[in-house]
Amino acid sequence: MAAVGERSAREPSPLVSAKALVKRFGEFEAVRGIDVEVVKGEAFGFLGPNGAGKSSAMRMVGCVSPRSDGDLRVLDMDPQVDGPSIRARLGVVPQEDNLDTELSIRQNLQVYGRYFGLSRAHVRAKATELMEFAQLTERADDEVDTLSGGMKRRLTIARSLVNDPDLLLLDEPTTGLDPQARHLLWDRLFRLKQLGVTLLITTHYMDEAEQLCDRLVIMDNGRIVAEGSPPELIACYSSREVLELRFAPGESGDVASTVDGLADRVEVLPDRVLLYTENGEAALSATHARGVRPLSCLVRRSTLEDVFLRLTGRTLVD
Ligand SMILES: Nc1ncnc2c1ncn2[C@@H]1O[C@H](COP(=O)(O)OP(=O)(O)OP(=O)(O)O)[C@@H](O)[C@H]1O
Repeated sequence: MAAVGERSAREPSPLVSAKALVKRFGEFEAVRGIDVEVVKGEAFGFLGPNGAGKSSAMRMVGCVSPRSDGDLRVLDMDPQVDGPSIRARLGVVPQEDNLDTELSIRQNLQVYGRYFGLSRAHVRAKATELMEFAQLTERADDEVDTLSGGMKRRLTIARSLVNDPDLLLLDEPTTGLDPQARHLLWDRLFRLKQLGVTLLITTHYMDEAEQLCDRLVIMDNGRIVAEGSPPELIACYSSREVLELRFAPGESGDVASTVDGLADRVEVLPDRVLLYTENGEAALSATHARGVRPLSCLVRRSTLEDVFLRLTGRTLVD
């Protein structure tokens, strides 16, 4: 992929640098003063529930929505001044696929490439390379209308790479896909990481963030509530293991006092009690000894979902 412009020898400038960045819609603040730095070669994530402000932040980085306040630099340029120059070096995968549905896969890639002013010969070769990457070669001449949701997403990603972008923006890349299609897509995004492409991803799936992101910010109500790598965040805000006890809806509250003292922290949800502990099996034996009889129980490792619950008191995906 194309190299990023010159950097100082000691510290390369970040590809994205936001300071106290704000997005307002009328009186409403969708993004409330966030600080973010994305450096070359990393996969950086915005993780948060619907409405957290992830897409609004992403759209400012993508130079399609002006900032309301604060500072923003993208590829060392100002989106308000250099929008077209920045956009020429970005790849964008929007939340909704916006492919030309009546064109074939190959034609979609070639037409898009021509928008960037690339030569016919270059675009033809690039389309072949990208179809190979997206595992779509066998369907090259099929119309987009005939493709599955997963194939359309892979084509949208392939299309976003046509200009060898310095930074790839992916807004909710796997929303609406079945598990198999998601895994295939993740596999392709891993490949891009290996190739050194810098990724900026928004997602409300904690497993996606955990799988793909080297570093991420957790967003809630327009603010960043935590920042770090997935293991760092889990180590900082959760325990090694979680004992999850399931109950009929509304019956978990009665258990809270019974399990008191058996874990470092206890969270009570309507249908579940979560015990945060270094040793889930020991906690499980202890709850049995106290006569707790859940519908089912599970000892698992902590995830970013637990981090989010700790920080906001809510679950990420309801
Ligand atoms: N053009 C707009 N005008 C008014 N309010 C908006 C506009 N765009 C977004 N919002 C509001 O800003 C808040 C943040 O929306 P945003 O789309 O950035 O969230 P998100 O975290 O990306 O969630 P989602 O996954 O649902 O897109 C929401 O409350 C949304 O209703």
